[in-house]
Amino acid sequence: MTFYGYAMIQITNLQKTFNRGKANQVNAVNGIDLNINSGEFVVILGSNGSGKSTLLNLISGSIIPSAGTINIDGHDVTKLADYRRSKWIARVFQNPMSGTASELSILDNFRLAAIRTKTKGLNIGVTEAFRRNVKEKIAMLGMGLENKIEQPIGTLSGGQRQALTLLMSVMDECKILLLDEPTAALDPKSAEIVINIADKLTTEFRLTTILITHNLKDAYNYGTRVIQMGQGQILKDIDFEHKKKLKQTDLFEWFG
Ligand SMILES: Nc1ncnc2c1ncn2[C@@H]1O[C@H](COP(=O)(O)OP(=O)(O)OP(=O)(O)O)[C@@H](O)[C@H]1O
Repeated sequence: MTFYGYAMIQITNLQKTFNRGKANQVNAVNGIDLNINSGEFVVILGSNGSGKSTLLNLISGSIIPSAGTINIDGHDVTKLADYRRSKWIARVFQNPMSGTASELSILDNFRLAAIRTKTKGLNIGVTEAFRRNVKEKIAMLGMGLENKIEQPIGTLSGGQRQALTLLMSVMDECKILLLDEPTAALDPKSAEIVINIADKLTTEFRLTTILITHNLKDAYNYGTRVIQMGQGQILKDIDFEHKKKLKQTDLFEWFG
């Protein structure tokens, strides 16, 4: 495992059991040790029910572990409520419609996102500087959307909307980007664009990114590290040097 003494995310013996003591008890995350450095783009693969989303939920704080510890940027966040660790974490889900308000313009959606994440006051987002900053960031996507910032976001395609959601989520100096199947609802071309943007944002802002996907091609083409989960545990953890030597068929064989 790649670990240089300090990691953005340090996870030790993490466990999450649902319905403990009942007939339907599930050890969804079952003793995970994992260190992820700044700038790493980790792709997590694993069959249905292998604990991938539960792991992301534990990192984001939307659920609290049964045992083990989670450190983010040197802080023990194991029992910290999600809203108290949200300054470090941006999260994007599968549904491109979640996280944005359809009837509001692109610009107003960015304003809302800024208000949600900043504590400085409600005047944020009304300045010309804010508008310019949003336009510049949107231009980075290379989709021409910087000329449509007054357009209701609901009029955009799922792919365009998901690209903007990604961008919005990292506008406010977050350090960790959690992506739970962000392209599952998109056509292949839009999916490719969105994943490419996630990759660019990770490099540009030196984020620590974790992507859950069922798409083996994406796992092969993107990411600096690939992890396979099974039954709540890490079955394989391949670092960049070894990942470069993998063939796409190797990933298929993991699920053979
Ligand atoms: N809130 C919950 N209550 C009870 N069981 C849960 C809960 N959340 C998840 N589980 C169970 O924990 C196990 C792991 O689920 P999880 O959603 O983490 O898997 P996953 O790898 O993300 O699956 P998928 O690829 O299907 O999204 C599953 O057996 C699931 O049914």
